[in-house]
Amino acid sequence: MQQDPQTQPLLVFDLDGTLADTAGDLVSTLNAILEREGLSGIAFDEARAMVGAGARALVQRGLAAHGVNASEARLDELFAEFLAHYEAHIADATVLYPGVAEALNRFEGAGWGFAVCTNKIEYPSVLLLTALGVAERFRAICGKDTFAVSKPDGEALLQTIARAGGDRRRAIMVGDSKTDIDTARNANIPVVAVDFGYTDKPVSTFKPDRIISHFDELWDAVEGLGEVFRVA
Ligand SMILES: O=C(O)COP(=O)(O)O
Ligand SMILES: [Mg+2]
Repeated sequence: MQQDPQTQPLLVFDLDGTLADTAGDLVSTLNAILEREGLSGIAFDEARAMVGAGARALVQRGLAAHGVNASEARLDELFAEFLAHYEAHIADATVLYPGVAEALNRFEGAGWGFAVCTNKIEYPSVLLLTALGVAERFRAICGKDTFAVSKPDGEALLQTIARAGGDRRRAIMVGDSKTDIDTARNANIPVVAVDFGYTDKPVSTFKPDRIISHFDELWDAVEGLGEVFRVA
């Protein structure tokens, strides 16, 4: 039987480093932009840790690694170039993390709904999830430019939950970074962290409610969060 969306529990996922391993395409794009600026590319592991605050911040961090401080206007131009390049290479190397589809199936079967709350811009987020064949599974896909505020502001998460027709008392955030954990805390929403994403410090440092190393651990982690989230 179809559950009332107001009472349907909701999993709200971060995108980069949580649902999808996007670092390859993000870092290739960053390096293409840096090379156009006459700068050398940044090593993958160093650049990967710069992901998390959105593409504009990624460009800014990439330039800063070379000691370059671009003006806001120049940064806007480079950000536009970044998006054009990235959108043309949205899923060259990007894949869903192992177990994502199976986890969505299991939770969906137990009556859960899904949403995405990312600091990626909304358009490339939808483009990517479409390319990966899962866009339709999310009741809302909200990015850095969707609302007036973005993560780590808790309102970004609460507005995502509202847009998905969810209830803040029946929602859980799943993310890979300090930004996601701070966002969930700011919104007073429980948070499960994945430990395979993009963060310069181990996620345990930021004390999420649960940590998982594979999506097949998500069910038990959510069950462990308490009666209100009991999944079956
Ligand atoms: O693209 C980024 O920098 C961050 O994106 P995320 O919020 O999905 O991790
Ligand atoms: Mg992330």
